[in-house]
Amino acid sequence: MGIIEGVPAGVEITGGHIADSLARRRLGYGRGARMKFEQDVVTILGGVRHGLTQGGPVAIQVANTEWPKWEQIMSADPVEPGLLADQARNAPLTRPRPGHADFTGMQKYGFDEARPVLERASARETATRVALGTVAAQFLKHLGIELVSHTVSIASVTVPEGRPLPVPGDVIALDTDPLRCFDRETSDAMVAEVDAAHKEGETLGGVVEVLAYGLPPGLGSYVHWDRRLDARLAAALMGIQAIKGVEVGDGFLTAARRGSAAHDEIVRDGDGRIVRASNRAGGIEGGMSIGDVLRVRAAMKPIATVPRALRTIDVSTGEPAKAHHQRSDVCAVPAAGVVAEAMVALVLAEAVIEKFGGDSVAETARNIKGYLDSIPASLDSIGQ
Ligand SMILES: Cc1cc2nc3c(=O)[nH]c(=O)nc-3n(C[C@H](O)[C@H](O)[C@H](O)COP(=O)(O)O)c2cc1C
Ligand SMILES: C=C(O[C@@H]1CC(C(=O)O)=C[C@@H](OP(=O)(O)O)[C@H]1O)C(=O)O
Repeated sequence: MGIIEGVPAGVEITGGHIADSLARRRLGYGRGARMKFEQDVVTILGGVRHGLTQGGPVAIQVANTEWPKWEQIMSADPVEPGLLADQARNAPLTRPRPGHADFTGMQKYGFDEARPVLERASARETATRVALGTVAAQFLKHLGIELVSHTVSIASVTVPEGRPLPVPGDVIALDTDPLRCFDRETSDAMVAEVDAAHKEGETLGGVVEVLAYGLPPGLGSYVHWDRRLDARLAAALMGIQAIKGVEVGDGFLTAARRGSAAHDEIVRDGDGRIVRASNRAGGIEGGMSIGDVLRVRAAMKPIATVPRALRTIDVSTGEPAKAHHQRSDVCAVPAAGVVAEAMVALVLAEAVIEKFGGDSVAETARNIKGYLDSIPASLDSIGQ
């Protein structure tokens, strides 16, 4: 269950929109068995009437068709252990997985097995983020802001430098690619990489990129460190399970460049408009959107539940053991891209509301137009 607060009235959203987004999150070559047999069931509990937001908080429930199998084991009310219908399912998980929350979660909360930790630490929770992110993305779409996410690398297989960036019109093609990769040849190599890892009992990570088109300049802040758009995006992306690094624009590559080759020069185009000669910064300078395409990347570590199980200690005996493994994704990078897109949508929607306000989406749109119209010709980089 998730609640999104602060959405203006008049945003078009239906259960169908949310179900479509959730279906995208389940896609991707390398996802485990669980994605096939369990289904997300969406109910909008409040805040929407006849397909339009009403200005109040929007509450969305994402139920799981597998829940009946877990109802006793994860029951809020006490259940007599002897009365559990499925004893095997309730077996204590005492061989914590390196790379997951299991071991430290047990230490922190005083559990003697990892079940309560892994159920809550699981990226299953990102289904709700995607549901809420869909509302944010619909709001942004009304304002001409559209997001695209794609896979840049799986392990060491990477889209070559200089390939064209996908645009909003490419989303359907991206969603039909097995790895959500925009480069056909690289995608084929990625499939082979996942197959090889699967065969060898390995798991893989990778890098995803989120692009946002149509942003006005000035979202975020150079005044408040915690309101910087880059800081907020980084926190939101790092908050996704297994994300270990975030880059804005050319990120770490920029650190290796000289200043004259690192920034985006301000020039006039053929029509006399003020534009940037490049977009190395990824559309953010001084903690603010600059009105160019926003480009952020997130690096995901390999899945922690490795079939070729890693060494651990069985906490029930104190003896060395192999970490527990039932099933897992070989690679969840394409799904992480969809989650990253949702997180970026939530951050951008919040930044738009912060700057432009509006109780209805029409009011927000008017406020944006008023702001853009007020930018003097000498500073006009958006062709008003
Ligand atoms: C979409 C998605 C799917 C994931 N699937 C799995 C999985 O099947 N098995 C697993 O061990 N970890 C999986 N993870 C990663 C774990 O949730 C993550 O490794 C764990 O939370 C520890 O990572 P952390 O140190 O970044 O929190 C997945 C993550 C995401 C974003
Ligand atoms: C259920 C989802 O992802 C799960 C995320 C996850 C993890 O450890 O994060 C582990 C796997 O679950 P299990 O260990 O029960 O097979 C994934 O299937 C989902 O994305 O809906």
